Amino acid sequence: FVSPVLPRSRPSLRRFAEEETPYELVLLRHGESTWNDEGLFTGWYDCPLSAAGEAEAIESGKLLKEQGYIFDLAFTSYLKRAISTLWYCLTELDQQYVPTVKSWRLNERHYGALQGLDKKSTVAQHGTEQVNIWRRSYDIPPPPVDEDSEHYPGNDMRYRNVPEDLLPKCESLKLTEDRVLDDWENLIKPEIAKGKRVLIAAHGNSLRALAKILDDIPPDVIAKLNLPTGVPLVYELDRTTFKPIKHPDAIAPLSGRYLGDLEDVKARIGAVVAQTGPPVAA
Ligand SMILES: O=C(O)[C@@H](CO)OP(=O)(O)O
Repeated sequence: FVSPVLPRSRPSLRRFAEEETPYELVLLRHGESTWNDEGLFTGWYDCPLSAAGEAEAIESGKLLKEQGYIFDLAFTSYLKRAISTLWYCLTELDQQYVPTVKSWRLNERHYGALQGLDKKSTVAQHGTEQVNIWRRSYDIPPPPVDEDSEHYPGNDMRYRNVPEDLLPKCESLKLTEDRVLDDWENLIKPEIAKGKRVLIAAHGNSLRALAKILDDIPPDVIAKLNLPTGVPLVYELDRTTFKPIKHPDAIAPLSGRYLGDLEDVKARIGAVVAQTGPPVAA
């Protein structure tokens, strides 16, 4: 029997052994979901990954593996597209053992009465400007969902232990940020401060909210930020202030860098924007 030897030559292990080096945090938006593929407003609806999304999730694990990433702790939401993405990614990394915390506060932004509607038909009915306000304005929520709707989290037993006054009927990015901030301050940051290497697999808007918190992005700028599906976004954080250290390859307004081919990343960002309109260059 040969006991497993830690690959001490891996750069990420070396970096973390040195006290003065920044903390590293990896954010991962889930791969394409079936509702992303069908162009439907999703929010808290629990659709699975599409076949393309599964491939993106596996690819994210490959990219992290190539660069020697090792994680001590992972966080994800209560929604299977993020949970499965994390699983595919950790499987590819051969790190399925990594303890994982699931939190409803990392869920996608609740899209209220828009959940399940076709994005392009909604544009045809309400106009691009109104739909852009619902999609990307900072503090204007979409219309609320009725309490008798299947989309009301109070009717979903997975949230039975969450106090009902915390369950949303719709959320702006600002409301999403409030709950993500709660997890960031109380669950995630304290673990990073202990030296744990953390991976967070979550959603387009919950991760936009986290990027806003980390990079202190103003409301008018965050409105233009779209995150690609299934691409690891690596942040380096100052050990004392937790402020991100801008990477030379970062795409503004983010300080973190995407792993992988930047042209492909930009194409995926463009695809997110194009969900409610003609194709747009990122
Ligand atoms: O439908 C959704 O829940 C989100 C993420 O897929 O879409 P959007 O990019 O429109 O905020």
